[in-house]
Amino acid sequence: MDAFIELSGVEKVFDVRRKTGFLKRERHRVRAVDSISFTVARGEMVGYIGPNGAGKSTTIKMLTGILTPSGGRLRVAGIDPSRERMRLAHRIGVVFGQRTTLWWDLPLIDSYRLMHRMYRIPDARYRENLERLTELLDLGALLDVPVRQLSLGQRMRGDIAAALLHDPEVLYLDEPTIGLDIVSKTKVRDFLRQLNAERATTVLLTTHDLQDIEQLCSRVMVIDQGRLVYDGALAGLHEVGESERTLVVDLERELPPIDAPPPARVVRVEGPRQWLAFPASASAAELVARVAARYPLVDLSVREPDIEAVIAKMYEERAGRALS
Ligand SMILES: Nc1ncnc2c1ncn2[C@@H]1O[C@H](COP(=O)(O)OP(=O)(O)OP(=O)(O)O)[C@@H](O)[C@H]1O
Repeated sequence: MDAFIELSGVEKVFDVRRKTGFLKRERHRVRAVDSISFTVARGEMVGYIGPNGAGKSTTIKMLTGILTPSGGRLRVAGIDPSRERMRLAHRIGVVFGQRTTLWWDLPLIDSYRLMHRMYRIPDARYRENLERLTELLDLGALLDVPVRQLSLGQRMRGDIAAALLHDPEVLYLDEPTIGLDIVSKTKVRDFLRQLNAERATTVLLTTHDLQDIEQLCSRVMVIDQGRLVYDGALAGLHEVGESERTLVVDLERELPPIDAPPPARVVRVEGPRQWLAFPASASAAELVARVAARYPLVDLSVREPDIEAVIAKMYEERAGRALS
């Protein structure tokens, strides 16, 4: 296996000063990343998930060279990011869903022209990449629009193109679908899948949306309180966490709780709307068919468990096992 990203016992400790009185400050240490080790092969697409404050952004910042690890060994494409940040910059792309790297007041194309020069992208390659990304990300009508006038989904597609103009071998995506509607989410996910399949771009994806992971990543790593607590397939995470999905059903009228086949069960009823929990690893189609055959349905939807819930379940399960 060609390890493209390698972390061995990587740590990041922040010294934080906290105000404890009028003139008193107390120093304490935050271990944001606590002895993390993993490797990612070239061409892999990996989800990197965890609750708020788990240490995801700190890891990504160390991988890009913005932050220097307090300990351990870290290499991306054989490069030590914090020592050779500029050399590495030509080989990586970064997209932060909550922040744009584009120039707010300029038309999209002007940001791309600036990046062309900043990254010293050869002219022919720039033109070719711009053309391909414009087509794949459907940016044709947007190139002359100032970034501040773009919708969130349009801006995100613009940001993804910007991160890929210089043909990076690895792409770090931090919440790339946050706040997007379902159509925009689908466009972004389709594009990432195609990018990975055609160019073998290595992708590390941070998200709170489990569907991003489900649709894109064969492997998921879970970080909590700075430690890697799971590394494997998403299905395995559902099993470890015994997580549940929810089928939300709108009936024609108020009815007693639906008689669902166990382990599915009604967990909430509000007027004609009912919520049924069922194991995330089970098929929704079967449950939907059973309910539809016996009840007058108006509408239904399936809700995925959120990452916090999956991780919480994972801990309950572990604690239960430790006690038994
Ligand atoms: N520059 C900093 N100085 C001090 N503490 C920091 C700094 N950056 C992060 N931390 C702390 O390190 C921990 C990990 O933060 P980090 O931003 O990596 O989490 P995260 O998993 O990305 O969270 P979120 O999902 O909320 O973005 C938190 O306790 C945070 O407060």
